[in-house]
Amino acid sequence: MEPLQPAQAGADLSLDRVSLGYGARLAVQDLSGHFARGSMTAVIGPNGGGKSTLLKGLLGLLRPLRGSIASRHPRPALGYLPQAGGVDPQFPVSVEDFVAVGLWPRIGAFGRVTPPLAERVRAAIAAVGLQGLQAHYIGELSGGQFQRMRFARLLVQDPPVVLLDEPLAGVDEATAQALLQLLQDWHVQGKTVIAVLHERERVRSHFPQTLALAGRMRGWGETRAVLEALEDAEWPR
Ligand SMILES: Nc1ncnc2c1ncn2[C@@H]1O[C@H](COP(=O)(O)OP(=O)(O)OP(=O)(O)O)[C@@H](O)[C@H]1O
Repeated sequence: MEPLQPAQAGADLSLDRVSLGYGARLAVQDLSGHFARGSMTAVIGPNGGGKSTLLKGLLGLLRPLRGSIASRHPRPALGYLPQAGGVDPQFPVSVEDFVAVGLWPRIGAFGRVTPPLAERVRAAIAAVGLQGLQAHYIGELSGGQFQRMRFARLLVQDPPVVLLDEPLAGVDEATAQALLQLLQDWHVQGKTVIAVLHERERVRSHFPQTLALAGRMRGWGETRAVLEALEDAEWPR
């Protein structure tokens, strides 16, 4: 990724006529715009619309086929919550050790977890409502608890920009509310939050900005205006 140009001051991530895809197959075409520092944006659109692909492009995991993406922060500094399913819940690791991986960008995989860092891990586990479960194996958690634990790892990492791919998919309502509150807290702290979401009401109530993507950009700006302009066919309820 390229460093941001002075003209893009105020942006954390900036796209200039970006196309992303796999081989010859384009998933995102000709996307330009920027995510302002401290903005909170929902990325919405139909299945296969290119939302996950866009996140991978922003993270530098996928190189643009055309155009360029600039980031204010080096890639390891970006926080990323991929779609759930990548982690084998039977892997014999404790909640505490799973969450402590969020320290790696700071101390490396083999760095010493000092008492203040251990306290940071404990505090993150408590902040997502999993206090008392730190010594449990991750396989003992319910689906909602598992997603809370993944958020705790991000809390420990404390990145300036957080990209989340369907963070509320499949979780119970109490967990969804708790996780939305954490997103809101990050926003209030001035972090840049970018989340792929499907639920229209949640986008409306929690995300000031929306990027609608169906292969091409269908809208990007204030949530109310973007949602009003969308055809229902592109926005499954
Ligand atoms: N690894 C891959 N190799 C080839 N094609 C892919 C790959 N990942 C995604 N695609 C294709 O790229 C297009 C966009 O997929 P993407 O997962 O980005 O969409 P999405 O909007 O996140 O969809 P969903 O809401 O279903 O998660 C789809 O046509 C998909 O089949």
